Amino acid sequence: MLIGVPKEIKNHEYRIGMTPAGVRELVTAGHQVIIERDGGTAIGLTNELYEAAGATIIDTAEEIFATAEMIVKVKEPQPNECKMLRSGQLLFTYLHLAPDPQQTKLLVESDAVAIAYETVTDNHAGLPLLAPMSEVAGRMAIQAGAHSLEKAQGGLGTLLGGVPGVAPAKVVVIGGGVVGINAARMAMGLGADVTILDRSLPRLKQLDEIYGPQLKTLYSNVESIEEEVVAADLVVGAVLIPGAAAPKLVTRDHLKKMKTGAVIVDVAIDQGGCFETSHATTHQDPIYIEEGVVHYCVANMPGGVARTSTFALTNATLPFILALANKGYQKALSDDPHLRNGLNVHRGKITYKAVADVLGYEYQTAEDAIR
Ligand SMILES: NC(=O)C1=CN([C@@H]2O[C@H](COP(=O)(O)OP(=O)(O)OC[C@H]3O[C@@H](n4cnc5c(N)ncnc54)[C@H](O)[C@@H]3O)[C@@H](O)[C@H]2O)C=CC1
Ligand SMILES: CC(=O)C(=O)O
Ligand SMILES: [Mg+2]
Repeated sequence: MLIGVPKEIKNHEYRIGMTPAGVRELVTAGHQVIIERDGGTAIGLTNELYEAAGATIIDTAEEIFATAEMIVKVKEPQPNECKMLRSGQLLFTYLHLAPDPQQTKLLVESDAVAIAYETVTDNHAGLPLLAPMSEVAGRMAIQAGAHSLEKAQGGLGTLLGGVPGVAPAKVVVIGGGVVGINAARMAMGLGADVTILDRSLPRLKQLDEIYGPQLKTLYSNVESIEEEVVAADLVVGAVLIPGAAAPKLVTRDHLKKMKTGAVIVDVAIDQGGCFETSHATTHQDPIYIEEGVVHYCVANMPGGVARTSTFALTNATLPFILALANKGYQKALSDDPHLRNGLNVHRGKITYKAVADVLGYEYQTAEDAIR
């Protein structure tokens, strides 16, 4: 198969969909890989390294989209990338369609086959292609939150860990999945007072068993969220209903009751965000203030540590890329129900129910689509 990897074009996005090691695996398996010139240069993955691994360097994204059978990316295709997709072409990347009607429409119109990293599943009720970036974003959420708490950013002027004689900051994490636990771990490591909320009792039990009394766990409901958020210095939004738009758990009214200078980091922003007042921001301009509360809502946080993130992401994606290349998408999806759960758009039809429901499209099952 001819596999094409364009350079990412989202704001300050320096990740790339494949490393030279990935190229080598695919070439060894008999495939051809084309990489856009300087696609990985910003993180030290030079054109020379890709060529040495067996890739061909191509000057423009246009040439890659015009020839490759499968496009492998990191971020959701931007409008001009959607327009370059061809009928029947395979796209494997993050999509986050539920909060993005424009991208969804363009993908439907493209007649391409789009598999989303974030809805591929595994045997342990996990999301193996989201998890590595959730680990990164969860850990970064505390760095970003700590920085935003500084006065120069509009924050309270509070040090997360406090100092002897001064209490630490109160960190509240809503959602105890992969983002949530990584955020909690970092915040506990810095000495903050950390509470995590989830609506899964088994998950809360597991977190309690792992972290003991240093981590407070709370069942998530309207009341506990309100009480915790109002008292918090830093709130991290980390909930997910796979494939669906994030529930708006924290309202503008809650914000009015929060401390002026408190900070929210809405990691769930890529699924639309779990704070009513969130809107997506960029690494270039990551924060804004509403109701006196500093909002950090970068939708591609891992792009900020693009080198770590590229290796973490591609470790997870490569086995699936190999399966798609070796078998073709129809057989690969038919053999592997977990990869099939990644199919969001197939030749003009929406094949992920939560996306079809929220955006008002007719739904076709992935099984029917590939039959
Ligand atoms: N902004 C960014 O750059 C990035 C964003 N993300 C996003 O972060 C979000 C979280 O991802 P993961 O941690 O991997 O998901 P996950 O599935 O591991 O965890 C989500 C957790 O939310 C909980 N939850 C659902 N509804 C809840 C409610 N009403 N109250 C409390 N908890 C609730 C679930 O029980 C689950 O434990 C996703 O939207 C993901 O796309 C992930 C990576 C990067
Ligand atoms: C998961 C995601 O949206 C990201 O890594 O940018
Ligand atoms: Mg994102």
